Amino acid sequence: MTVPVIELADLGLLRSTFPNMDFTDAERRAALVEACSKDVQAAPGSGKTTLLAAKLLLLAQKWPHEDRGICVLSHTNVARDEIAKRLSSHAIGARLLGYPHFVGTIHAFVNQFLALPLLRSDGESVDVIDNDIFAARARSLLLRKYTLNAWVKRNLNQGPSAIDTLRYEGPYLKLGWESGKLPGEGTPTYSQAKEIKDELRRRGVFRHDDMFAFAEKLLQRFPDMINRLSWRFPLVQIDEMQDTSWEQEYLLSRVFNASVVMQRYGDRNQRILVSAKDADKLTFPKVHHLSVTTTKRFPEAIAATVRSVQEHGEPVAAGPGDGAPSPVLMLYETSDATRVIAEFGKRVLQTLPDEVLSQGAVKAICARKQGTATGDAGRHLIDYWPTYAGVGMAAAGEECIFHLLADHPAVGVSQFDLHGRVRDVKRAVLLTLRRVGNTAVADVKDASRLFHKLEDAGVDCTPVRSLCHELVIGRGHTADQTAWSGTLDLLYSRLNPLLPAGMSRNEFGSLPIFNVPQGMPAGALNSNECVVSLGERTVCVRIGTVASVKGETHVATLVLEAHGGLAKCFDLEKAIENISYGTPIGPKTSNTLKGLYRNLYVAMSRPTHLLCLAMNRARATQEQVDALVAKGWTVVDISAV
Ligand SMILES: Nc1ncnc2c1ncn2[C@@H]1O[C@H](COP(=O)(O)OP(=O)(O)OP(=O)(O)O)[C@@H](O)[C@H]1O
Repeated sequence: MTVPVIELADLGLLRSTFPNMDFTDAERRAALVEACSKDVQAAPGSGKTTLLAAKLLLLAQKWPHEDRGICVLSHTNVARDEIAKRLSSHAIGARLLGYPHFVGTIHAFVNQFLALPLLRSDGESVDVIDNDIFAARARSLLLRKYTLNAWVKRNLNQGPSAIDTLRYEGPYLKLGWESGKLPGEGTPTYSQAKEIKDELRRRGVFRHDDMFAFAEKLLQRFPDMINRLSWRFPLVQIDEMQDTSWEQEYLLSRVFNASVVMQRYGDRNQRILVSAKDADKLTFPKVHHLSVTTTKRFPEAIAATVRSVQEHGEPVAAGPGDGAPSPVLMLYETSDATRVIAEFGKRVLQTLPDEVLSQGAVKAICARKQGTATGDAGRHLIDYWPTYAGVGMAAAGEECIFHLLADHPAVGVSQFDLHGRVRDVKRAVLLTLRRVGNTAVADVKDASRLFHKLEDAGVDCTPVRSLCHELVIGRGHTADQTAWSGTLDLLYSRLNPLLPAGMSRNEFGSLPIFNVPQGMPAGALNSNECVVSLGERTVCVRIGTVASVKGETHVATLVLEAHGGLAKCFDLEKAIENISYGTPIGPKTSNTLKGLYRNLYVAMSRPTHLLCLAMNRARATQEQVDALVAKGWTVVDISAV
């Protein structure tokens, strides 16, 4: 027996390990006992990660091998941490968190087992693997590539994104790009783009995609890797499968041979992070997949709305919660768009008691952060919240210490990746020391080797360690000008022995690496919140994009209308027709419009209690409004309030 078989009798263990969870329905049981390669298509809020963690626990109890393990892959660190948290709460489950098992993201797997071993054995070093940093540095190099730069200027609608997304493809590391377009191979323009890519490779700056190409190269050089990895991991479980790109899927299908049992969990209706390129090749979910159709998150009033923007598969079935408030449509005049979020906060306070509010976050979300669409307000988040701040970078693509040290948006909201926080803080310290020319770290690319290198150079690391500790566990380092200045004081004092002799606090603080990124004033992260009071009560509405709340559960969610650039229309303006009259998404709907529907599907399936939509009054007809009221919706015109 290579992979243990789970019997129905084994499921009893789950009652004690997951006391508040229910796995008694036929759909979840079928997924738990499935022993062959199989896909599980599951509704939003159905508890995919919980189901996977429960299955892993059952498998761990019967796992017979000491040197062969289960490979658990997710798409995001948040999902990985969630799985790890569930497993670590049980002694048997915790065994899966170490050798011979692997629990991590697909990227981490590819890096650890394929790409980085190849790069290291070829004597190449990796400084950073980050798409944004790559893009900024590529743009900065572009300025000195005159032919290419001139071409980009002439073809602005095709150029920059191709430069930003330059990547290696396939085992021969052919130059490609994720989006946009560049002239063909052999042209001077193409050659200069290749020079940028190769220069950044020399500096150790890569995109995540590149690691897949290096992985391909390894497989080509050592084809036996496939048998070795397939022997090491006879069972592969993949979470969040809908976010896996074709490149990733293709690589995984080649890394593991037919002897491996591969089970994949996801919801194809929530595919919003994957680029459209090669989307038609994706295979999830394969025929004869299992389904989990019941959500555990929201009641029928919300489920009906979610179903009306559902593209594929069996309709989402409602979960618990009778007597939930009816969904709300908020209409606004163009001039009142900036009042919408605060009005939503008031409605939340009027509708939900404190007992409910204490159970989770209240969020206002929009599919688009910003954009160039013309037309009446309601096009993107900035229309509703002009001070909305995204993440930033210093000039010339230099990584930005401000950004690395800013509070993670999940702090105080949901679980977040402490490992990632430690990595960011160490990186901030490494970049600072590099910027001031400290020779001990001149050739350190990977911040995890920071202390090691400093100790090798005879440095007493105690103050640096305590600095990192304070930065990791502290909060609000970038909250406002005073806090940011205090953070620079702390860096200056603790790193002082490692700074050039005589460097003043002023000189230190003026280094470009400490610049506050454009469009991100100190305090920016706090500006993504709208605090609303009504009488004695207060609620904090957190503001973000739909992509940023994927996987989250909220108490109340406001879905803000947005303009879909490529679809050339407003998302709610289209969907309101389906929601009011219950008409399904038409078979002739374009792929770009389907993308807008998927974003709405993710957005509308977040709340447990209150779902609210907001749209410009000019884009909803009276008939649609009447149909919603007839269905029991509450329609409020905030401009009349
Ligand atoms: N088996 C279960 N029994 C009872 N409650 C559950 C179960 N599984 C999950 N839940 C609860 O249902 C809610 C939704 O779960 P979760 O966020 O894990 O769903 P999901 O499938 O990951 O959703 P999404 O696809 O929307 O990200 C959570 O509050 C969770 O605690």
